[in-house]
Amino acid sequence: MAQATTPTWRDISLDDLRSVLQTPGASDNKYTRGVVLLATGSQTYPGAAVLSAQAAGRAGAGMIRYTGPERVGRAVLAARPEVVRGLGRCDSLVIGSGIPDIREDERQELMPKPRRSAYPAVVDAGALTFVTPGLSETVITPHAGELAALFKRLEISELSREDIEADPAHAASLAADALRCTVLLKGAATHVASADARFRVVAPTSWLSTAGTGDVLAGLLGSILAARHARGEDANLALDAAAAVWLHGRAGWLAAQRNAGAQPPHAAMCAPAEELLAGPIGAPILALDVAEAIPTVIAAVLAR
Ligand SMILES: NC(=O)C1=CN([C@@H]2O[C@H](COP(=O)(O)OP(=O)(O)OC[C@H]3O[C@@H](n4cnc5c(N)ncnc54)[C@H](O)[C@@H]3O)[C@@H](O)[C@H]2O)[C@@H](O)CC1
Ligand SMILES: Nc1ncnc2c1ncn2[C@@H]1O[C@H](COP(=O)(O)OP(=O)(O)O)[C@@H](O)[C@H]1O
Repeated sequence: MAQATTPTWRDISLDDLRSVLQTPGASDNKYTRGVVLLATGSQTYPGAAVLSAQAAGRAGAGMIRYTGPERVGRAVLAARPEVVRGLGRCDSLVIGSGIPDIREDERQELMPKPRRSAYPAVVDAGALTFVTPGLSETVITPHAGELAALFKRLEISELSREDIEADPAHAASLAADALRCTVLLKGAATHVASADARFRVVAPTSWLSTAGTGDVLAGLLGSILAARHARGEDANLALDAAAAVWLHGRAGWLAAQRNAGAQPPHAAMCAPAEELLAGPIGAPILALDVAEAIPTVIAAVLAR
């Protein structure tokens, strides 16, 4: 029997990104563009729901649904009146961002199951405490601290947060193999690993290391997954996850440049990360600045 080969790490290309991001056409409507269901935010962290909704919307979702506590739902609607409250037809689920203990919000029944799900899911933050091996159509999005806790709970490995930060490629591969789902391990270089793909995406700015940018990434990824699902295409979770990380990094870079008073041209946004890291430093950003910069980065990728 042929031995399965381990995929090699690679960066995502502009051609990859253009295959992920599709321009809407005359026959599109809000449903064909993809509906994202957000089960994010809690009484403790209502802001995470707002951030994930802003990002999902700015990344081009046809519609965003929100399910969660009344007070959080009101905050989401105040920021994004386009959002629809309650459950309904959807093409992706984002769950866990801003929910330290998901039981607090009794939304664990939404968690993907170890069977073929009807739509893909982004499992973040508090929802990681419910992850078990074999979740279908799932991208988990831990940082090193959360992955260490997950390894310990499931007795996969004794790697500490520091061990994971020292060798994130190994940790992401180990997690993807043991959990049989797509793993997006966040950091200055984010590693995406699945059964048949490996992507390493370097952030072009470290101003991204600020509270809430992970919630923005979760919403952005939910939008990309929903679009592919709504188009009726087979899932390509690792590619979509790597595309979301790339767009998120560039949106952070663009926001940092804007906050420094610069208006970089489209072409600059597509330069290699190493070039951007060596260029103008930029200025501090907030998570919402990252969400607001997403459309311009998408325009830069799609520019003819
Ligand atoms: N505005 C909001 O509502 C925000 C809500 N947030 C939510 O706050 C909750 C707790 O988030 P945290 O993960 O910060 O939890 P903690 O601050 O409790 O951190 C948990 C552990 O992970 C470590 N850690 C935190 N961030 C790390 C990183 N990027 N890389 C490696 N290790 C890291 C910490 O040192 C700690 O040991 C989550 O549900 C999250 O979604 C945050 O996203 C911040 C913004
Ligand atoms: N030093 C860094 N340089 C570049 N990007 C970073 C750095 N630290 C964190 N990030 C990125 O910022 C985001 C932080 O997400 P996360 O840790 O979930 O924070 P939060 O829970 O506050 O949203 C991730 O996308 C991560 O890749």
